[in-house]
Amino acid sequence: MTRDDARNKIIFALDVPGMAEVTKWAGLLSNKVGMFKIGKQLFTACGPEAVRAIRQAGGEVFLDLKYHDIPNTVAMATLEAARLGVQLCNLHALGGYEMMATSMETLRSKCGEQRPKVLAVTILTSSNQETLAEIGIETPIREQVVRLAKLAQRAGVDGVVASPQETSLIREACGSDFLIVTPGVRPAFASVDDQKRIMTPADAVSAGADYLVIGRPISAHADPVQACDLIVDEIVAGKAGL
Ligand SMILES: O=c1ccn([C@@H]2O[C@H](COP(=O)(O)O)[C@@H](O)[C@H]2O)c(=O)[nH]1
Repeated sequence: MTRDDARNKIIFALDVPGMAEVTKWAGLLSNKVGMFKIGKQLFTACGPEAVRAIRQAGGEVFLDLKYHDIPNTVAMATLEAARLGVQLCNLHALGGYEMMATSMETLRSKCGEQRPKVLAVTILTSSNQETLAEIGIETPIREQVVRLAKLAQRAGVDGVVASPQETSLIREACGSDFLIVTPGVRPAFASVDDQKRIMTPADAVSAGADYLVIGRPISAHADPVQACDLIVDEIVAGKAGL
């Protein structure tokens, strides 16, 4: 894999509180990552302005708002995400088939080919088997993730957000055209934080991930540009990271 291919796989989680930070990180990392992820913190603070700033700087955007509501509400929210011109957006697979299928039908009928790819969040990477037990899910986590991935695929969704630990199982179940985006990525130099189902960048790519979402391992590093370069080095070197 070339360095450009590896770089394009990195989605930087822009988990920041304001527009000053957006400008700072976009300037610093535009040539170091393939896409910027705008999630709940930044979107709640700044709204569509944050998306427009990245788009105007020539960056691609994954709008990570993880919609989970009644089918009509999620379909209309997804349509607004498409109107913002983002490349990726997402909803929770736990919202069920009707919610996902209604969103996809709405996007296809209103936007045609000019629509973002939609991802279904399976089980959050900060969850483990105990977390699921707390909410009454006793199914083994890998089985539950594959079940949700297959449901999302049947509903016409383009791919999933899942832990790299489940990537190879999802690939096997859903095929090579189904997008797999993995947070829960931790290079050896980074702390685990609140993530529970993690893998290194090289292992995540070897397992078949299309994109890696990486936030704090880059943003909390003393030299974020060097952190990106180290991650790219590791992906290019392959599974052993050597
Ligand atoms: O299952 C999920 C879904 C989304 N996320 C998001 O990814 C980033 C990860 O950031 P790190 O700093 O690399 O932990 C963050 O924005 C989450 O909201 C996830 O972690 N897990």
